[in-house]
Amino acid sequence: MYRIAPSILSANFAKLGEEITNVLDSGADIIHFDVMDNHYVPNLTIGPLVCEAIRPLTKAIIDVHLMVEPVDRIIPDFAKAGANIISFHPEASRHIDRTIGLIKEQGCKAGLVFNPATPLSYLDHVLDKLDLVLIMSVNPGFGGQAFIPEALNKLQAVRKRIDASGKDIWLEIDGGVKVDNIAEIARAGADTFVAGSAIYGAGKDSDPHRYDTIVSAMRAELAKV
Ligand SMILES: O=C(CO)[C@H](O)[C@H](O)COP(=O)(O)O
Repeated sequence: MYRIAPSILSANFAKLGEEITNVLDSGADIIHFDVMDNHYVPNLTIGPLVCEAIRPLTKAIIDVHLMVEPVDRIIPDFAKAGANIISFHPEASRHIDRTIGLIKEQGCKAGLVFNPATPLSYLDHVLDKLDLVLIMSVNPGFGGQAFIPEALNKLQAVRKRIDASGKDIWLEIDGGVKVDNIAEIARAGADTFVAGSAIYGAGKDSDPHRYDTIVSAMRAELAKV
C-alpha cells in the first residue's frame, strides 16, 4: 500500500486549514508536519500549538517529523497536540532507545530519520521497536531541494531489513519527490512519499481543486510499479 504525505512546509501558512483540507480532499493520505528549531537545522517552522490547531480538521494521520535537538522534552507536547506518528533524528537524541520508548508511552507511533550521510547502523538494535523509517533524500531544513540519488540505495537496504524483520514498518522518503521520480523511489522500496513543493507548488492558489491533478498523477505513476 502506498501513501502520499504532503509536507505542509510548502503550504500557504496564511491559509493552513484550507490547504490541509484541500490536499486531503484531493486524495492525499497523511499530513507530514515538519518541525524545525533553527538549531538542529538552519530553519524555524511550527510547533505543538499548530498541530493542536489543525487536529480537529481531519482524522487523517498527522506524521510529525522532528528536526529539533534536544528531542525528548517536546515529544509529550506533540502527543497531547494530536500527533499520530513522531519521528526523530538519531543525532538529536542521546538515548535513541529511550526516545523511541517515550514516543510509544505517549501513545504515538515512532519513527527514526536518516539524513543523507547518517549511517543505517543506527537501526541495528532498534529496528523491531520502530513503526517507521524515514530516509531523507535531501539535507533537512528546506523544501524545494533536488533529490539525492544515493537515497535509492539506502531505501533498498532498509527495505531488505524491514522485510527480514517481518514487522509492519513503514518506509518513508522525504525530499525532492516528484511525479517523474516517484515510481523509481517506490521500486527502491519506499511505501510512503513525502512531497512538499511538488504538491503545494501545483496550481493556482484560488482553485480549491488545484492539488487533484498532481496527487492523481503521483497515484498513476505508483500504479505502474
Ligand atoms: O523535511 C523536509 C525538509 O527538511 C521537507 O519535508 C522536504 O524537503 C519536502 O520538501 P520537498 O518535497 O519540497 O523537497
